[in-house]
Amino acid sequence: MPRQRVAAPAPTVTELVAAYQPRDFLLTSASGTLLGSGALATVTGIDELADVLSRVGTDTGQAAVAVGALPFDRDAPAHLVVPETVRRGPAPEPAAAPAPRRSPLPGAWKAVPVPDPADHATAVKRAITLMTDPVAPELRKVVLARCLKLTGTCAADVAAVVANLVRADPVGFTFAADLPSRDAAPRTLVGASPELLVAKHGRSVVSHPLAGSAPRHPDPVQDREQAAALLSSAKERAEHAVVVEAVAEALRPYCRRLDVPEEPWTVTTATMWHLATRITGELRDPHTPSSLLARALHPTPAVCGSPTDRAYAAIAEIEPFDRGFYTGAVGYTDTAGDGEWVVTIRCADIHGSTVDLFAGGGIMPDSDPEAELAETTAKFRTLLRALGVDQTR
Ligand SMILES: C=C(O[C@H]1C=CC=C(C(=O)O)[C@@H]1O)C(=O)O
Repeated sequence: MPRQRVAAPAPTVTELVAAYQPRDFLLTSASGTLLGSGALATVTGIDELADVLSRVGTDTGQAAVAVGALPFDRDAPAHLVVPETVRRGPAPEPAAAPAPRRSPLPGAWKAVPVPDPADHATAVKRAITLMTDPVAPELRKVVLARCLKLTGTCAADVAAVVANLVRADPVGFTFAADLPSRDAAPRTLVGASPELLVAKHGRSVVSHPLAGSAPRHPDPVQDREQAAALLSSAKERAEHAVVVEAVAEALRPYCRRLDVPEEPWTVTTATMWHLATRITGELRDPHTPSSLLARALHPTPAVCGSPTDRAYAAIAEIEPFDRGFYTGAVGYTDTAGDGEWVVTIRCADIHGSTVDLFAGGGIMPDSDPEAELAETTAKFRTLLRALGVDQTR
């Protein structure tokens, strides 16, 4: 039986972040930090993963862990790894955050938005036309994204991006997941997501979907006004409700109890406000793997739309790029099925000197195309700041 090494826990998150190297897997969350290195096995599907993981032991007798990334397209291959070594540590705390490393993308770089910002506004109008079509009225919501392609003169320093993200948003889920690469250079999905797709421990299951957004304001009074306006906006609440409904529906068959709060609340990142609902439940079967729950939930209308198939088709028609692992999920699961999966938003796909940033937003029939464009611009800031890059649109 292959053996996974369980290293002694790190005393601080700073130590684990400093130990991170390209090709490793790192995830920080309020429940702790996990670093996985090396690969005992790599698979492309969740069923295959359960099979492989069941044959792995650890040198300490603890449950073995698998980590990895699921793409947006449910039919595309996932990238799931049973690491050789796993090391855990505490959750990030603001005071314990690693010191900033300022220049992950040094020298000159060029930025190409895909599509052009004006064309994103046109894409939003197209989605609204589809949603208001009297002949096919069933499409309720579509999430449309855009990509910002940065090219530098030398390879981006992924470890520095990770350290900067943890520092900027210690309460978020900072992640770095190795992806299949076209050449010898590592390819990494790096981000700081505010959205928990699913966490499962024993019988307990939690999902914390987000939808409905407003940018942060530097002035504290105006910042609070932004949050209050978000919480009282009928359009944003309707956009949020579609997601809560779908998450509850997907979890219900697995649960003997499910609590779905009636009212959303607001959560913040360093750059955005969001409407959020914390859904909690008790599983019928405590051995249900967290990866299976992630697959059952994905893609929620926070990243795709509703109904899923119609929204997926609209995205395929309108978006001029392949999302890859953006709006998928990253996370881990262990042999007991316990684990955590976060939605891969506020992230970049980094491959050598190429950095593809992604940002999207939920489009409703009453969306304003210019406001939707501005929302994606604000969402890019999480990664742009971590990269030390100044780009306004
Ligand atoms: C698709 C993204 O955000 C989703 C998550 C939170 C709020 C969202 C919104 O308000 O549109 C999106 O549904 C993204 O950041 O790229």
